[in-house]
Amino acid sequence: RRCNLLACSSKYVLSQIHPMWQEPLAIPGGDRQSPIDIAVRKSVFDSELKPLVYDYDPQTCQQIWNNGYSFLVEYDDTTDKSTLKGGPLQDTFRLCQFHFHWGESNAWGSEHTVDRRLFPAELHLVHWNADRYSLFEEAVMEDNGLAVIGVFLKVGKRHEGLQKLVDALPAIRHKDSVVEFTRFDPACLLPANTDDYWTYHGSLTTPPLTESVSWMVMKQHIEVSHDQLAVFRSLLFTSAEEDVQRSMVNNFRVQQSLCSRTVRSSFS
Ligand SMILES: NS(=O)(=O)/N=C1/NCCS1
Ligand SMILES: [Zn+2]
Repeated sequence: RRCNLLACSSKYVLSQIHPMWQEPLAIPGGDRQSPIDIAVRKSVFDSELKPLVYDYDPQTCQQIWNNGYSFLVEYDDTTDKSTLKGGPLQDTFRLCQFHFHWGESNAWGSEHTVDRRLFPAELHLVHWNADRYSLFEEAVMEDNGLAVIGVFLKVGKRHEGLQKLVDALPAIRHKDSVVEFTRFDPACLLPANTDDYWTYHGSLTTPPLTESVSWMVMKQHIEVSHDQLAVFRSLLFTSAEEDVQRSMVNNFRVQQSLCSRTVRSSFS
């Protein structure tokens, strides 16, 4: 464990490399865990894969909160107003939330990698299968229950659409803090090209780690500024009451074995 004591106001803020939670040694029978490295030359082009069809209503955006792992922007998923279909999906999936994973430096932070290439951060847009299930909590337990879009972030020009979200982060610095957050269109965080992606069957990368996810990882990344990413790192894993505050950084899971899985690509 490397602990750098960073003096920060009256409390010490610890920046330390540590697993975000005590990982179970292995998920019983876990042969489709996430995240993974995407070995491009081993992926298989599938001409049957269709373009993703997303239709998000910004009016369904409700709140932004710090859950102690990341910060989540949550959407009203009681109707089919914000949906994802197409791609490898057979059903219509409802957007319930999006969140990010990032590092303490720009050298790492993403959960997935492409030919072992790390990105400074990764966005996850989480959807559940509303054709087959009534609630996210139900779908999360089923092997065709969830669909998560992964988008890599690179440091470059400022992302204008992200700034509204960045400006809300100081209000949710501590774990379990929540503020109202409305009229945010998550489509603004998708890359221009959403037709090119890799897809595979995997799991959630934070508890409950269930093997219920159809992953679609975008080939094209988005760009955010160094300063915008620095605000992500100003968040804390810890609640306001705790004596020792820990910076919310390195909130990514260690990579998992591909086992017998094949990653398919929607592009050749
Ligand atoms: N990072 S992730 O999206 O795979 N994990 C999750 N756990 C609970 C809802 S989303
Ligand atoms: Zn995630």
